Amino acid sequence: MASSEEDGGGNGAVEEKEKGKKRKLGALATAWLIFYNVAMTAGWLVLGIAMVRFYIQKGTHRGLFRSVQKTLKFFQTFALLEVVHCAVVRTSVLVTGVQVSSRIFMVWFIAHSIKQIQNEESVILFLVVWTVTEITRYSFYTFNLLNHLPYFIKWARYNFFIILYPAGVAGELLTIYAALPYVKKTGMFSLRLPNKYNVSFDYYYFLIIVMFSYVPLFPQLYFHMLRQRRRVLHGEVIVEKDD
Ligand SMILES: CCCCCCCCCCCCC/C=C/C(=O)SCCNC(=O)CCNC(=O)[C@H](O)C(C)(C)COP(=O)(O)OP(=O)(O)OC[C@H]1O[C@@H](n2cnc3c(N)ncnc32)[C@H](O)[C@@H]1OP(=O)(O)O
Repeated sequence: MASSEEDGGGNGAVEEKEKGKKRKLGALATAWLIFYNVAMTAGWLVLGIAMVRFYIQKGTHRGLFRSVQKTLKFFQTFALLEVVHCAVVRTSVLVTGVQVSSRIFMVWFIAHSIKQIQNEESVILFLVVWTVTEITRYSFYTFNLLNHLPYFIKWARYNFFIILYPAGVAGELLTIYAALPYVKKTGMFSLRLPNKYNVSFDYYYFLIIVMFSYVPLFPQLYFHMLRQRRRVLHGEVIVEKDD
């Protein structure tokens, strides 16, 4: 995911180049992306409102995941389409793939599968962080496609992540860590020898490897976003070489 940067020759030139890129999207692709982004903004807004209402009514975070899980699972799984969108929008398939797969993994293979950890504060942490991130991100894409992007949404899209990304990762890692004892005790998703496939798999150690994989992968995602920030907010021309 290395990147190199060239001198862009001023913001005007960059803006012209960016407009040129946007015009290449066909009418059908634009219509689909507007629909998709509006639906995703609405979905995450519904999720956010449901979380706030739950907390106001119950005065506790216990049971919150359970009450919003259907909405979360639906909209987070729907985000798999973003990997397909890489074919039409100027976005990195590698970065998007890691981002989406880690979220799907957290939702289905951790939070959904290990009921005992659903009331952990760390689950609420990543839920809140994801929700704020996605409302901002999808509304950014929608207004951008409509060529009416309010500056504060652009600013929020490329500034909030500075705090939210590490906070979300902390929530995810703490949740996986909390899941480890249950995984070890139950042996879930594990395959022990001997078996007819002659293959063994230990989900407990797999989770430990996943946790360690954040160490090389997260900085790449974070620096990718910092480069995007410089490109969009400061008009720098950035050439990504990863895909
Ligand atoms: C099997 C187990 C696997 C486990 C793996 C473990 C390892 C995990 C390591 C790290 C895990 C991280 C976990 C993440 C947690 C969180 O999310 S915490 C919450 C905070 N998160 C964020 O802030 C996310 C920030 N990151 C991103 O947004 C991602 O990098 C991104 C989603 C992949 C987007 O990046 P990118 O596409 O490069 O940038 P953009 O600037 O948004 O888009 C570039 C251009 O593409 C256009 N575009 C993209 N999508 C759309 C769309 N849906 N509709 C319309 N247009 C779109 C966008 O407008 C840009 O176009 P231009 O304006 O013309 O440039």
